[in-house]
Amino acid sequence: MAHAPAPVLTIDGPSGSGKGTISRLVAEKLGWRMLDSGALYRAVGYAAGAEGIDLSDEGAVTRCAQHVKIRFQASPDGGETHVLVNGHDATDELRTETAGAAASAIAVIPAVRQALVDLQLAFRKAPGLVADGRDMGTVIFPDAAFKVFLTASAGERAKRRYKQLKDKGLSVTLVGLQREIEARDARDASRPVAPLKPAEGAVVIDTTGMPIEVVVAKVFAVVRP
Ligand SMILES: Nc1ncnc2c1ncn2[C@@H]1O[C@H](COP(=O)(O)OP(=O)(O)OP(=O)(O)O)[C@@H](O)[C@H]1O
Ligand SMILES: Nc1ccn([C@H]2C[C@H](O)[C@@H](COP(=O)(O)O)O2)c(=O)n1
Repeated sequence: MAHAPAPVLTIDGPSGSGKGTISRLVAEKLGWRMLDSGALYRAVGYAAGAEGIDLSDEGAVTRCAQHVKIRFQASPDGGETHVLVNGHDATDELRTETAGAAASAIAVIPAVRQALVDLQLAFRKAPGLVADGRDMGTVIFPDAAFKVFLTASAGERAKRRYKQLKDKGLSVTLVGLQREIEARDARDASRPVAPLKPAEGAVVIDTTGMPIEVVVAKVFAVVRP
């Protein structure tokens, strides 16, 4: 007898809306796996840069996406998941705004997106999957039973990112971060293929001024009302 596919909760939204944070906490509560699809695009951008590829060279970036080896490694102490790119632990490099901008730039290339599809689908396993990204509910898991779109004002998202990066000891400015976030959102939302937008039927949650635990409760309630 054929098994029903594992249930999926998709969480899409712009940069800094809290997708990663909320996905991790909700996945823990549900006991489900998690897919950070942005890390895949960041890994491709990073690998291409490391190979000296010009990010506007669509053919070369696509070949890189088709061959790059990306591995997620859970931390033994339950901390941050590490991302290995072609065997190199690139976790820290991938979290930078530069890596985010590179990911956004190569993510407009349809063949790059295609190269990452099977990798993402393979994360769908019992007992369930929480998938975070830009096109989880619209393109990768259109049949997901549960769909959420997280958002927040650009000002609030810039403040969150500023605090996050300052806590890591990085030198950033609030104005610069807000400019970068707005530029990335504009590119992600305006590309012709798999643009950032709420999936049909997604529960849209504006998290501006909303504490993390309240967002977690709202998203959890989408799956377990
Ligand atoms: N509701 C919230 N209130 C305050 N801070 C939040 C909230 N949600 C997330 N944060 C903080 O904002 C920062 C960015 O969150 P997170 O990385 O989860 O966003 P994201 O949408 O996954 O971003 P990206 O798409 O760029 O990876 C983190 O430091 C996180 O702790
Ligand atoms: N499903 C996805 C996930 C990510 N991207 C692109 C666009 C983002 O700006 C960039 C980095 O993502 P983040 O790690 O900030 O979530 O990667 C995409 O096109 N589709």
